[in-house]
Amino acid sequence: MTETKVALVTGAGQGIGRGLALKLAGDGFDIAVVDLPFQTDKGQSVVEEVKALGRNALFVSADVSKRADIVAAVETAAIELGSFDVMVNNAGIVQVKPIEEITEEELNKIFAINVNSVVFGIQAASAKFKELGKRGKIISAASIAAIKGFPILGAYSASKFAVRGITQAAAQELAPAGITVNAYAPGIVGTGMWEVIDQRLHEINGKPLGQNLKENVDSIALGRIETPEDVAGVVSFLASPNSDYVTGQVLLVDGGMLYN
Ligand SMILES: NC(=O)C1=CN([C@@H]2O[C@H](COP(=O)(O)OP(=O)(O)OC[C@H]3O[C@@H](n4cnc5c(N)ncnc54)[C@H](O)[C@@H]3O)[C@@H](O)[C@H]2O)C=CC1
Ligand SMILES: CC(=O)C(C)=O
Repeated sequence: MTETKVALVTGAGQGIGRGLALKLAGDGFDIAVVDLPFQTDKGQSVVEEVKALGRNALFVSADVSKRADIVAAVETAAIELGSFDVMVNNAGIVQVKPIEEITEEELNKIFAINVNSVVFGIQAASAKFKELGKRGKIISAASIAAIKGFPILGAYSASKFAVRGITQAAAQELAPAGITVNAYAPGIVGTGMWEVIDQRLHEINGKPLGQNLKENVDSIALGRIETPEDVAGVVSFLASPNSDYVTGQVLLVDGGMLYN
């Protein structure tokens, strides 16, 4: 009998998170699809897609900016799916605003969703791994904006730099328990998030809708927009035994935009 392996993916109702859920299901993981309550229908569709791949799945509604929600989601995944092996802190939001206009409320919101959630996710997952005696893997969403600050994405860039810092620190703290902590740094991915960015940039700089997206895509060495599947290839590696000797890293998967 093969051992059950369970991965939890936050923000898995759409976009990159959905792509990660399907890829990890293809890799043999049962999947906890986590997203906000208003995404329940989309989340249930992802659950059905995972089941069509022959894996078990369930939707768990949670707001990742709330610690109790994340702890409860991890608990539900472990109990209902029978194990807990990989935590993917993928959920995030973007804000597209000049730095001089960002409000205190907006700053608190983006840090609560993009940063606090990653700390809570690391806390909840490491506690569960230790309880189950697992050498688990924690994987979080960074961005090219975690490596270089982007204008008009100042608060977003700051939040993703924070994810990089937390990843490096947590990797060192959790290494003695055999838990690895890494992050993926996508570039320009064709999801709902870039629809928001393109719309807001259009409102700010007056370029026609689609133009800001096109200019960014034109700067990608590999010459095309990134897909959730492109990101999923890297996350699949980080979730697999092939990455057992990799920790504290932020892996760029951007088609050639930034170079380290
Ligand atoms: N789209 C892009 O070009 C890039 C995206 N990323 C990062 O990848 C991650 C996923 O992004 P996309 O799929 O593109 O975005 P998206 O906007 O298409 O999907 C984000 C998902 O997160 C969920 N979510 C938002 N707030 C939440 C909360 N408080 N609790 C639970 N779920 C919540 C949304 O409901 C949605 O399903 C984000 O962390 C983003 O910052 C990083 C680099 C590039
Ligand atoms: C959404 C995002 O991370 C960028 C840099 O476009």
